[in-house]
Amino acid sequence: MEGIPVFRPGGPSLVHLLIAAAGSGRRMGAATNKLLLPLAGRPVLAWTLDAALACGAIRWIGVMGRPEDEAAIAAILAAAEPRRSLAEPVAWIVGGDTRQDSVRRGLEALPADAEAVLIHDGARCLAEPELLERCASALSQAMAEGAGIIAATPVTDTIKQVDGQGLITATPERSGLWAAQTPQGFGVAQLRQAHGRAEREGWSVTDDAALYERLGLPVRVLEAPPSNIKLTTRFDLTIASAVLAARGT
Ligand SMILES: Nc1ccn([C@@H]2O[C@H](COP(=O)(O)OP(=O)(O)OP(=O)(O)O)[C@@H](O)[C@H]2O)c(=O)n1
Ligand SMILES: C[C@](O)(CO)[C@H](O)COP(=O)(O)O
Repeated sequence: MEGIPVFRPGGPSLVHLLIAAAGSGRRMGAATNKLLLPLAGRPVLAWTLDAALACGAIRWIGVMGRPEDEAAIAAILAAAEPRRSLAEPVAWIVGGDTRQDSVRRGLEALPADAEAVLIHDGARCLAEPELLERCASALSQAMAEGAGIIAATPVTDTIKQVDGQGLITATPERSGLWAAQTPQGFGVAQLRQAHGRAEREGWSVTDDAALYERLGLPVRVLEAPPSNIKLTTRFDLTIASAVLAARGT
C-alpha cells in the first residue's frame, strides 16, 4: 500500500505482543471462556503468558478479553507478573465480538511507538518461548521487505475440498499446504490499515495474514511444531495435558 513506512532494516528487534483471549469457547462446550479452564493445574491462559513473559524479544504485552472475564484474567496476570518484569504491566484491552474485531481493538490500544506486532491466540498455550523468539526475529527481517510472517506447520493429512452435498470437488496438492498457526507478525501501520480496509469493505477473515493476502502484501511462513495446537475442543485439552506431561511441566 502506498505511503506505509517499511520497517527500517536493523530496526528495533523488540516487538509488541497482542494475545487474543476474548473468545466464548463455544466449540469447547464450556460454561466459561476456555482460556480460564484448568490445564495441568493452571488456567490455559497462564501457560500462554508463561511463554510470552519468557520471550526476551517481547517488550510489551496486551491481552484482549471479554469484560466478564476481566477479574479472572487480572488474577492470572497478577500470578504471572513476578516471573519477569516488563517495562509496563500487561495491558488489559476489551476485545470484540469476533477474533478479527478483538485484534483490531488490540491494534488501537498499542503504544504509540509500536512498529512490529505479534498476534497470538491465547488458545495456543503450548507455544514455547523459542517459537515466539523465532517469530520476533523473522518479523524484524520480513518487515524490511514489507512482509508479514506466520507460524505454520506443513499439512500431513490429504486435504479435500467438499461441496454442500458432501461430495469431494478437489484435492489440493498437499506439498503446498500449510496449516496456519499463531504467532502471526506484521508491521503495525500496515496491519492497522489492513484492518481499517476490512472494516470499510466488510471483509471477514479468520486470521490476520488473510488481510495482507487480500491486499497483495507478502506473508512468509515460519515452520512451527505441530504441537502448537489451538485449544478448540475438549479433545484438544486432552492433547495439551499429554504434551505438558511429556515436557515434564
Ligand atoms: N471474539 C473473539 C473470538 C476469539 N478470540 C480469541 O481468538 C483465539 C482463537 O479463537 P477461537 O479458538 O475460535 O476461540 P473461541 O472463539 O473462544 O472458540 P469458539 O469459536 O469455539 O467459540 C482464542 O484465543 C480466542 O480467545 C478473541 O480474542 N476474540
Ligand atoms: C488464527 C488461527 O489460529 C490460525 O489458524 C485460526 O484461524 C483461528 O481460528 P478461530 O476459529 O478463531 O479459532
